[in-house]
Amino acid sequence: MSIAIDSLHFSYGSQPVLNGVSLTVEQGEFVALVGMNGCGKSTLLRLVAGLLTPSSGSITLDGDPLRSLSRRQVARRMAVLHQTLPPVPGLTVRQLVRQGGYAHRGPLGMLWEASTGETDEALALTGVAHLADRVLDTLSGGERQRVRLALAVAQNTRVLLLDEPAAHLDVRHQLEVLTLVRELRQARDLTVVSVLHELDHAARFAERVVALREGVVWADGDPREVMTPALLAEVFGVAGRVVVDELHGTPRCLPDHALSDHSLSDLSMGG
Ligand SMILES: Nc1ncnc2c1ncn2[C@@H]1O[C@H](COP(=O)(O)OP(=O)(O)OP(=O)(O)O)[C@@H](O)[C@H]1O
Repeated sequence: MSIAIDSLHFSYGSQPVLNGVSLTVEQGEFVALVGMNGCGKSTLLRLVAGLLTPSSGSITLDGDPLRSLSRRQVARRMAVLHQTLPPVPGLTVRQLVRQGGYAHRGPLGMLWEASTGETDEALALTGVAHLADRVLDTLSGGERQRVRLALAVAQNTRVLLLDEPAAHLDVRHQLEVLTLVRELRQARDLTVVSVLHELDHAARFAERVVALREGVVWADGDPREVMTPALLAEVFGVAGRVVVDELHGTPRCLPDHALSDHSLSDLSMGG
């Protein structure tokens, strides 16, 4: 499923966040969204998921305007990796993953429910089958993160929108989760758009990196072309080097120091 975003503007009250984002994600792509804290990555994902309404601009899914689709229709096409799990006392992992739509929307607004097979497959794929009968609020941060992914996988959609899938995970589990996302994408021919803070993960796991700055797409392309010292300076405000990881053939960023406010304003004036 392809996603086309055209001239998207969005503000929270009087605070503009997105100032004309245009981006097309083709069926089957794995796109990493990167940028400084607060630049609007999560907001963009929430707009694409239909959880926020743009001030102007358009989003289409396979050519269908997002605003013409019901929440239920959107939920059949796109799964979102939620930042939090529902605070339902006593809810077990299996209950959550099976009744994810129920848990997130309440009984009258149920968007989807996984079958037993989908639930078991999602629990197994994300490595949380052994936690199936545990109550959510007894899980560690890393376990909860994997359960969040299981919830998205169980929705069985063609698009996965992930907001920091590797957050709270130790280095081994970071690699496992990102490898899993990459494998799922291949096995199910998924389109994946993921916020990734770790640039080395973006370079290694995504085939395309989209960097946001000042509410627009500042850079967009193959990580081997986009990941440069100029990107580190302009998008992240750091001086650094970019080397090639010989084993994977992907760039690795070596940030050296934060740029001064003076250097940053020079970069801003220079575009
Ligand atoms: N519900 C909200 N109400 C008001 N302002 C918000 C809200 N959510 C986010 N913002 C603000 O909008 C801006 C963009 O936030 P967003 O969460 O999209 O950024 P982000 O790039 O995902 O950040 P991070 O890397 O820190 O997760 C920030 O300045 C944030 O404070």
